[in-house]
Amino acid sequence: MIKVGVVGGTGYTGVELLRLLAAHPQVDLRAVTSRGEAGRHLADLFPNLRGHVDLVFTHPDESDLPGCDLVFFATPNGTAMQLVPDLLAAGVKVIDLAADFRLRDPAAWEHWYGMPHACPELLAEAVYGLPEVNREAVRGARLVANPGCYPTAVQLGFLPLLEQGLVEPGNLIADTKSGVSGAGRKAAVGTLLAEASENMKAYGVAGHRHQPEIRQGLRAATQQPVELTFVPHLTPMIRGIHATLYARLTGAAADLQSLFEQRYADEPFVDVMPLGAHPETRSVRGANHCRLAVHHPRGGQTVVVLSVIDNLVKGAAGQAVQNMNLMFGLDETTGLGAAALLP
Ligand SMILES: NC(=O)C1=CN([C@@H]2O[C@H](COP(=O)(O)OP(=O)(O)OC[C@H]3O[C@@H](n4cnc5c(N)ncnc54)[C@H](OP(=O)(O)O)[C@@H]3O)[C@@H](O)[C@H]2O)C=CC1
Ligand SMILES: CC(=O)N[C@@H](CCC(=O)OP(=O)(O)O)C(=O)O
Repeated sequence: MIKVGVVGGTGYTGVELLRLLAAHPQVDLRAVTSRGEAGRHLADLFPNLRGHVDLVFTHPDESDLPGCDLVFFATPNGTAMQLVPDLLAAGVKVIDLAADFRLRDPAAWEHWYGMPHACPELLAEAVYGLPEVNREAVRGARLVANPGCYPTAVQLGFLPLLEQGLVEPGNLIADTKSGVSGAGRKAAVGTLLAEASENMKAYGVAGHRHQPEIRQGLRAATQQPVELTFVPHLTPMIRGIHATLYARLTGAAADLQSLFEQRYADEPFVDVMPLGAHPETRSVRGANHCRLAVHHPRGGQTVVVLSVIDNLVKGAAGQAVQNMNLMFGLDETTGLGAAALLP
């Protein structure tokens, strides 16, 4: 059994992680932290966990995190980097659901996240946990940077085209929509029911922190400079990301459907939909799947890829469990077999 701790167990990704870990046959959940709820029983706060998790929230300073084999951080950006060096020194493996270890360049981190990095020496070692790209490196990692939600949906959609050099890397567009849980559980005016329901808006058009993360991943795939216009939108749903991706073909169109099917043929969590499909966010709700469809409208120069994930699952907690399975030599799909919730 893997002794597991979770820092930040009261946030949306933390609670989703607890739901998945509670059902995982190889996990012994030892510690779940919250500063605000320390001393309260998990099931009192989250009745969905009644009968599944028999633990009390503890303060991070008083939790036996060094006694765990693996600690997940489901905390705001800039939290994990303060604690990770000591945990690694104690022999604990770490998966960070936040962005602390995603960008390889500490100057880029400081620019986009507005604070100096606390342990830049660990950035080169951290493995970017997108298993569809870095599976072997994740297996051997002691520190995994779990990708962001938008970056997961966008990279999985663009990768087959860029890896084969079929589209112009300098001319990519990602038009993305997120459910409100993507903004976290903290109180904020923009996520009030009266603000977010019956409404839709773009945000971060001038520059969103997921843009450099996506560019970093796509540049590694194509070995060429990447130009990406990335526009996120807030939509009136709770969970889900829908990414509509546009790319310009460099030459005559190949068989794009076969390309996508072959690229992801052995991937347990990437589903290439039949030709002409329009994947829906509800088809991945609660599941660790990314569903993709590739379109080539009217045989023109533009390829359109549709990519959907659940931001809290393949975009966060599910992908983190997938990475844990790899790091501990388990079948990658262990504990992640559930189909999506409909409707
Ligand atoms: N929501 C999403 O769809 C996704 C989120 N992420 C990332 O995952 C991380 C968590 O997101 P989310 O669950 O939405 O966040 P929330 O704001 O919902 O939850 C944050 C959690 O962290 C704890 N926390 C806050 N500050 C600290 C601190 N200084 N030290 C220890 N614990 C702290 C909070 O509990 P308490 O304050 O009581 O300690 C709470 O449990 C973020 O970095 C986010 O960017 C990644 C992918 C998708
Ligand atoms: C709807 C919404 O607000 N979404 C968040 C993205 C959540 C996420 O994955 O962000 P991290 O990189 O911090 O992990 C945002 O745009 O800031």
